[in-house]
Amino acid sequence: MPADAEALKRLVGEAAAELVENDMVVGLGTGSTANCLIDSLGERVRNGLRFIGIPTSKRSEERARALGITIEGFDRHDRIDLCIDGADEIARGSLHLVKGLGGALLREKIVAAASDRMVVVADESKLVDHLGTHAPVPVEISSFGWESTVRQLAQLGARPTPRRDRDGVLFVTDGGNMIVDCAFAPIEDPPTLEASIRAIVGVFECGLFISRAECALVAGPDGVVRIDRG
Ligand SMILES: O=C[C@H](O)[C@H](O)[C@H](O)COP(=O)(O)O
Repeated sequence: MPADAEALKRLVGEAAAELVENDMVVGLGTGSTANCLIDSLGERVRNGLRFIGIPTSKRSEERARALGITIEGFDRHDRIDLCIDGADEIARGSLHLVKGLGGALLREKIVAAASDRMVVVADESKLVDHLGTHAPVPVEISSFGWESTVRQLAQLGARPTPRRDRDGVLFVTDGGNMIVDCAFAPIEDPPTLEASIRAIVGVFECGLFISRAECALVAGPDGVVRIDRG
């Protein structure tokens, strides 16, 4: 079995692509693992699969379109049958997630919320006992008044860092907003923290995904394991 990270992502992308059936409406995630899923779906489309993709970012949309996947939007669809997306951390048991290191968390959460089922795909390095162990919680905020919003995030106990590119320019999301990466000590109560972050005026969404994933497909040296929410 492949052990390097890229091979594991391809493996889990292939496994997740098998969940898609003809005529489904499918939320397409963002990130390197979701890219492997999209590539595998492109292969299946070449072999005759028909489905509609609703992407969670401009880059996933471009990748999917280039592979011949049909892309539509919420103007055509009220509900999504299945959303498949990556994660930065997956809590064992609860399957609460941290997402958004790729900057797509707001669109990802909108798509997840509109989906009947969410399946998260990852390699085993993303499994943790407590969220916040390795990854900060990305928070998408308004660029107007961002300094005030950042101060309020710090009052929740975070060490907030506005995300910038290599040249020091503030990162801009697909929706034209900012991201603040909020490092917390391991998070004891993710649902309460999510509610507290979302209550701050100026915050659009945070990268904590609470009880949204029905199951995780996790790739390791022994293959892909399905973990259901406990
Ligand atoms: O904004 C990005 C997304 O939440 C990604 O799904 C997440 O960062 C995982 O990305 P990757 O599969 O590249 O580790």
